[in-house]
Amino acid sequence: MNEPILELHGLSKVYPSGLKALDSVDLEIRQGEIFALLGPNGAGKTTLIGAVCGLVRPTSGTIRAFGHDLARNWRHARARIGLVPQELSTDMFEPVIDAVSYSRGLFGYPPDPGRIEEILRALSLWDKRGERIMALSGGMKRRVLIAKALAHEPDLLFLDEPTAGVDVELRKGMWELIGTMRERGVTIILTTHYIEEAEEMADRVGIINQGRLLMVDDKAAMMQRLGRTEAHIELASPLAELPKALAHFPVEIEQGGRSLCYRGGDGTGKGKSEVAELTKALTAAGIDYTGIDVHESSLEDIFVSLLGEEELA
Ligand SMILES: Nc1ncnc2c1ncn2[C@@H]1O[C@H](COP(=O)(O)OP(=O)(O)OP(=O)(O)O)[C@@H](O)[C@H]1O
Repeated sequence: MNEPILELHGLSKVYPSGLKALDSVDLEIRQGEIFALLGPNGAGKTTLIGAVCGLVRPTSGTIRAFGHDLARNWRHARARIGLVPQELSTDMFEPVIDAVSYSRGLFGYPPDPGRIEEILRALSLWDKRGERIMALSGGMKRRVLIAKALAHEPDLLFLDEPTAGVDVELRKGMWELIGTMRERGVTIILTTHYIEEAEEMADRVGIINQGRLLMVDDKAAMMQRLGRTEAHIELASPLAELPKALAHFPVEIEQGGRSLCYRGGDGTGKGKSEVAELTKALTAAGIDYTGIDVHESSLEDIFVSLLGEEELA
């Protein structure tokens, strides 16, 4: 396993208003991975990123990046960290290429027009390089933010909701670009509201709510732990009670006996094969069915159920 590039221990942030935006967060990010931080509005995602990027002062806890304690050795780490914020705040009057080149210089890197061209071409911004940023569409502005962050060749890149408000086609383009960055060895932490984005891109996923990191796991392992298969079987004629032959399946009678509902599996495909077994058992027991609908839960379902559990606790 690659060693951690970023380590957060007991990281908390209480804003002057008294609001606890981060509550004792422990997290290790491995070199070269794509980590997705998923959470609803106000969960603390931007605060977490801000703490690592030096924009938010933590109330307690430690942050180590590249093996150094950030509180003691800030400059060394900062030059290696890139940030794509949620919103464009400056440079609206500047031409695209100037803003991106300036961003490189800001971190003390010598000018490299070839590299800037490469970045702008990869983001389909080369043709727009002379335009003022204010004249670009929303999606293009977001790409300028990414170009600025890439201009100083970060080893660790934060993308705060990189594809919010971006159309589906462009979003897929960005996913590809993020994949290319990973191939170059960049470690990426992204925040997102889009479950399919985490599902598509991430190696690991962390779920955050009200400042607490509820769960961190490999994406596949998370699906395995929490994934569920649901199958609804429409019966040809109603059943008064569950036949003994079906007792060992996780099934219930629903809709006054007109359908059976299976809820089981573990996200590894076990559910589907068990549903197949169930249909065989139905046939063997002489129970006819007219339709079957099988549904695998998505990360979104997992997210909703986790937040539900949290509220109940
Ligand atoms: N400067 C600040 N002063 C006071 N409270 C703040 C400040 N910044 C953020 N908060 C509060 O801290 C909590 C976490 O906010 P944060 O922006 O980190 O959430 P988020 O997960 O990034 O949300 P979103 O998905 O909406 O961007 C919210 O309740 C927010 O209102």
